[in-house]
Amino acid sequence: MKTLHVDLAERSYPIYIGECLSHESLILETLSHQEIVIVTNETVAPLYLDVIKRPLVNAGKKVAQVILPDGEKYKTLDTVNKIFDVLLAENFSRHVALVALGGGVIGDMTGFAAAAYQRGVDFVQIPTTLLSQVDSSVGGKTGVNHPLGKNMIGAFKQPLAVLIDPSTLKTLPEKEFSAGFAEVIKHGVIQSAEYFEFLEQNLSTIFNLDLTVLAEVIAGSCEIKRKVIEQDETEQNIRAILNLGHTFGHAIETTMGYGNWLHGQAVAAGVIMAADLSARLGRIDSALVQRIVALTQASGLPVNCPSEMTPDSFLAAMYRDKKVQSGTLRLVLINSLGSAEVTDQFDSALLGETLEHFCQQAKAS
Ligand SMILES: NC(=O)c1ccc[n+]([C@@H]2O[C@H](COP(=O)([O-])OP(=O)(O)OC[C@H]3O[C@@H](n4cnc5c(N)ncnc54)[C@H](O)[C@@H]3O)[C@@H](O)[C@H]2O)c1
Ligand SMILES: O=C(O)C(=O)C[C@@H](O)[C@H](O)[C@H](O)COP(=O)(O)O
Ligand SMILES: [Zn+2]
Repeated sequence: MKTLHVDLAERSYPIYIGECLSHESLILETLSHQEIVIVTNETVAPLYLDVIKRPLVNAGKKVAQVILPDGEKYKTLDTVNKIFDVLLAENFSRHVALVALGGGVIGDMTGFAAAAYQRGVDFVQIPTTLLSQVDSSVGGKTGVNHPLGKNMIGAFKQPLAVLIDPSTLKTLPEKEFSAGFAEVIKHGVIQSAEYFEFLEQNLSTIFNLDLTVLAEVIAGSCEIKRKVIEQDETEQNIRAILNLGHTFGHAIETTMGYGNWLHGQAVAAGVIMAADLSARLGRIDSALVQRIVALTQASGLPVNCPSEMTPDSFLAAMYRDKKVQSGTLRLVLINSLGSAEVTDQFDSALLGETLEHFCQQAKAS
């Protein structure tokens, strides 16, 4: 078992990476609460609910479960309300701990419910997708989508602990594994050339689900994210680099309708668009863009936007991005492999060229 520590003063917490699901004493130590509500969905429940619930019930705790519908289109206030319905109907107090068992959609909604129920209760993340293990379970961003924008309603709420069991990835569909890998590539691009090279060199072992190398990838990404959020928990500045590709990606997800493009797929295309713009601005050379494209393609991810997108549909959604300040668009751009920054210092005509290029290319292909 590998343990990382996220140091955020009184909101600090451990990230355990290893055989967490079969580690009953770890589950019981982490969830020392007398009242527990496990939130999951209809796909994950038959796979992993019992293994978490059984030791808690056997220990004599009051345990309830909320099984939500599966999908990004259900990441809404209405769905979060279903968690509140159970908490209230079954009289759970402010000493309850919520457990997010599932991917990023479950984690984001459960964390938001934990931030709001009786003005804040504990929650523990047990992420079961690659994306949630390398990214969404760490850092405390929680929330839901609005028809006009991704994650527009939410709160910062750090978990009490994150329990990552890489063996859960054995049941994950390959398309979802690839989607999670988009955030892994992003971590290399923004913070570590060495990590990016490790991914290039070990790609087939990673996609063969070798558990040792998967644990290394998960630890590598969590470590990169940990270092960023310890400097800037609520995204006042540096944390925005974790948003590389997301201004484009969220525009794709919102415009296409939530769930039609997976978050990770949209981020993959968005990172390539951000790289293209960075090259047009002279920040990086085209060889680096090609290197990122090659790793993204080899990971089964899109390197183009959907053919339905237009420069205008991109811009309409991009101007609603959370990084916009006083009507000014701010984007994460790449300076070199392993270095990125958020800035409003770019020629908007070159952004227009990037958008035109990708929209035309998508229509032609
Ligand atoms: N809070 C953050 O910092 C953060 C970071 C990145 C992404 N996100 C959010 O995370 C969401 C995407 O998360 P995701 O990619 O995990 O998608 P997801 O939660 O929809 O899960 C993907 C699919 O895999 C299924 N699944 C989960 N675990 C499984 C398993 N072990 N075996 C088989 N099937 C399994 C799910 O039921 C779902 O159908 C988006 O809403 C995105 O905005 C949040
Ligand atoms: O943790 C962060 O900070 C991130 O930006 C990670 C992203 O991968 C994630 O998709 C996040 O939810 C996006 O945040 P948002 O503030 O743009 O909604
Ligand atoms: Zn993301």
